[in-house]
Amino acid sequence: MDKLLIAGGRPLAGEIAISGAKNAALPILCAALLTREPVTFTNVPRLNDIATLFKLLAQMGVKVERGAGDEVTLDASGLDNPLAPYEMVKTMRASILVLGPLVARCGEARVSLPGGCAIGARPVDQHIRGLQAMGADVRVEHGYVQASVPRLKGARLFTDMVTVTGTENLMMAACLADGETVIENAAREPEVVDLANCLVAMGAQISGAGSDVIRIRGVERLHGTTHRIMPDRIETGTYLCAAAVTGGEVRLTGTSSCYLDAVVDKLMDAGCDVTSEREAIRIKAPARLNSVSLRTAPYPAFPTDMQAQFMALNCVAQGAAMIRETIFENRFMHAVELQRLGADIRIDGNTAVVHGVERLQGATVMATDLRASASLVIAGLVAEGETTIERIYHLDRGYERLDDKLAALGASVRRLS
Ligand SMILES: CC(=O)N[C@H]1[C@@H](OP(=O)(O)OP(=O)(O)OC[C@H]2O[C@@H](n3ccc(=O)[nH]c3=O)[C@H](O)[C@@H]2O)O[C@H](CO)[C@@H](O)[C@@H]1O
Ligand SMILES: C=C(OP(=O)(O)O)C(=O)O
Repeated sequence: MDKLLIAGGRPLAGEIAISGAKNAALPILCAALLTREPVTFTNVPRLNDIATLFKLLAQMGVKVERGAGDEVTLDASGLDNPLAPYEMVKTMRASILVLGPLVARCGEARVSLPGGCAIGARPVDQHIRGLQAMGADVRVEHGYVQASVPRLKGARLFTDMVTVTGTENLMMAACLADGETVIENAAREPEVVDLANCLVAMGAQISGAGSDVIRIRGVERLHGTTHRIMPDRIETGTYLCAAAVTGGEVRLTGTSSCYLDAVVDKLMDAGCDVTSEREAIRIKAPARLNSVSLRTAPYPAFPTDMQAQFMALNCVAQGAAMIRETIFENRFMHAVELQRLGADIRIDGNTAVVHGVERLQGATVMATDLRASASLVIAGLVAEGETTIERIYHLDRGYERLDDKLAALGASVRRLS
């Protein structure tokens, strides 16, 4: 199993390009299921999650063609097997995103429950309830969500909590439904907006994406288009934290601070100088950061996907910080591993109190989930001596060429196979 070896203590410097967003690409690639015409996507990140999704789509009868560079064309004209088997779904929760498009296009779907994961139980009851409200017969049997309906009907949907993939699944399903669907309490994440933009380019009638009420007027069919995936705001935020913690100076291209206000504000509170350009962000960090408290919440508030990275940052900052996680019930797994590096963290329920220490010390640690792994990388970059991070397959799910990008910024990072 691959490991990452990091020799800490080098300030990051230089420029790297940010990849397309995993969390936008996953739903947007699933949108290709909604049409018989080929859809071409650019800025598609080369990630294990994306490769898993391609395998899943291919076994349904979708033709997947990798073009030059970051371009991919999906042709779902031969879609004949609306099934997502457990073996392909178990490593990636986002595979539930095929459910809405399959029911809408084929009138039936059999999708394995994605299962619990390290950060929480993550049920999909809201996805199911939404489809039922649109007239589908949906049952969970033998670990599979089984859905059928001659044609979905537009409905007024209200989710119990803000759910990102829930909003995306229901929005995709509603595109081919009979009549108007209104999703209230919708997620406002930029990835939802990117998906809506792609669907509109495919002929869907959607308004309100980016607000908490999305209206979709169903159409008979969608058509092909070309869509560029938005930049990955979480990858961007992760490299900003890595630069910040090492006292570095870095420019990130192909991205924008407009998706990252809450994160940039916290970095400025920590003492960093962050400058926004049209399609780039520059950060210059002080020798030592100030600690920053935060509370995660749905967009536009501070993202849960950046909580672990900020915990790492607070481990070596001046002062104490309080971190409250309000989205997932088990998203502090990185704290124990950070403690192995010498961090002073106390956890009480969904709150972590971090007292900054002068220095962390390299050790062997274990990655437990995607962003937890990123926090260990950040801590390793600033720890004295060598840090070995095991189980980095989590990182490969969501960070394109992380080791190469860090090396390009001057970090000492080696992958051991
Ligand atoms: C592929 C993707 O885009 N993943 C992101 C997406 O995950 P994902 O869409 O899975 O997260 P949700 O927004 O759905 O989850 C929010 C909360 O609602 C709960 N919930 C959700 C749906 C449901 O049917 N029932 C239910 O109880 C979840 O357990 C969680 O506690 O948004 C999360 C929150 O910003 C991010 O951390 C993930 O990176
Ligand atoms: C939790 C995440 O992803 P997923 O929903 O794909 O597990 C993430 O991107 O941090």
